[in-house]
Amino acid sequence: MGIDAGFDIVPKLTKSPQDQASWNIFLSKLRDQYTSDPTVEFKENYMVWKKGEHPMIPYSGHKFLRFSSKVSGGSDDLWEDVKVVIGLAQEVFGNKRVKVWHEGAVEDYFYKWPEVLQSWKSYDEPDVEPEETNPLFIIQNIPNKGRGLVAAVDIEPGTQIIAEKPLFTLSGPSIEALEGPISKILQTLPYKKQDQYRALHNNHKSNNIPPLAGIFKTNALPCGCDSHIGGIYLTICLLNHSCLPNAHHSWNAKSESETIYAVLPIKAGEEITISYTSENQSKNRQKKLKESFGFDCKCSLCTSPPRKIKQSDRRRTEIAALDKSIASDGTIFSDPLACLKDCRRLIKLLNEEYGGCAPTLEGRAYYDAFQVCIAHGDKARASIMARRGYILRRLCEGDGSESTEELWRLIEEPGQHRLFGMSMGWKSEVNDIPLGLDLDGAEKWLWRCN
Ligand SMILES: C[S@@+](CC[C@H](N)C(=O)[O-])C[C@H]1O[C@@H](n2cnc3c(N)ncnc32)[C@H](O)[C@@H]1O
Repeated sequence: MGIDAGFDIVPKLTKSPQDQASWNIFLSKLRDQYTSDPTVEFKENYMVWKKGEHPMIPYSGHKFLRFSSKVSGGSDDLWEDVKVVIGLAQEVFGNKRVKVWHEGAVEDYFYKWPEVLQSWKSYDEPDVEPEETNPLFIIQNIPNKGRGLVAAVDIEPGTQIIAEKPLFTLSGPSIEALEGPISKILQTLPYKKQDQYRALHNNHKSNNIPPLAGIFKTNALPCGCDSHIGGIYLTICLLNHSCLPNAHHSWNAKSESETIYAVLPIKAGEEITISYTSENQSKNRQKKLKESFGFDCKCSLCTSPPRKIKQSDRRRTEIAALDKSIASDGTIFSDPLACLKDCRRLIKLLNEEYGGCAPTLEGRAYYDAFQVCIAHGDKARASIMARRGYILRRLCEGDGSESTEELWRLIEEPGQHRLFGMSMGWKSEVNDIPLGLDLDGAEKWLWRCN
């Protein structure tokens, strides 16, 4: 006999980068606390207290439901340990999510015992995703670039080349501070994955950055545009850079994976590339790539004749200026026709510069044009602009991304946008589209060029 006590985490942790990152911080605090405690053993997949009822903490947070033990009836000292673990869990997950319970008190546990016992059983099973081979590419050495991905077949624009879950995700106050947490995370992974992580490129060997953190800095991709959490991918991190990339990478929050889509036709045997930087001037780009990734870019743009590089720089300067100015200074209301003209010019420049491979920038220009139209009540043109933006987004992110879903909604119901009705000077309904226009006439109507 005796009294059980412990805590449940509610809701259950998922495999999301946020939950994984928090769980890794919790594990790291536990390691700091118990590394030199002989009563706590670090097994392959979980840590276990060798007293009381041998409570365990798994290295995979999504398996966890409960930490508990008998805390009276012979094992009183374990209550102290349970309290320490509860305190650390509360520091990371907060008091609300960490449901503390004690059979001697009113507060009861949350999960039913059969599901808890099932979860404890699963701690022993290693958390390994099955290895997959992808028929679209092979990994091979690329002259002067290290490893890279090369198309194994012809790939059409809009094809999803890979969707990969992170090996782990992490964030921290500084890159140096990540060395310890990464080392602890690696200890929780199978040896093969640890080796694969250590074999990723480290561009910071000669700096003062410790080795594991250097690898992280060289390879981590943000889990979302504005996210401070970086994710490591054993395949996607092998993609090399081009200033004229043929593929696009983005984080898909729903599937919690990083996706790569082809944005240009890629021939079998051709290298698949993404862009590492948004710098537009060739000199700044080169400088950024050298400083952050330690290489002199030798992509098709950087190795073209100076005249072509100058022309590209001029175009990219104008693209950046238009992208920044459109709809940012009130002209959307004071001079909407000028705004539409700028959007059209921006789209033309993007097509010239990238040959149809800048879907995110072009999609943004169509979204700006959408906003100009809907701010003046013109649902017909707004719907078409949203449709064009949607097609571009879908090309580089697929159907399931947040932005494609949002654009899809706006095609059907442009009036749902927050800017709708600020003015009704261009009022129209979605179906108010003139019939019988040729292509040129339809474009002129769309951009109000008459
Ligand atoms: C994220 S890793 C890409 C995979 C890497 N090639 C490897 O073997 O692990 C980034 C590193 O790849 C190399 N790299 C990527 N793009 C390159 C390019 N366009 N030219 C030369 N080296 C490149 C650089 O060494 C860079 O620091």
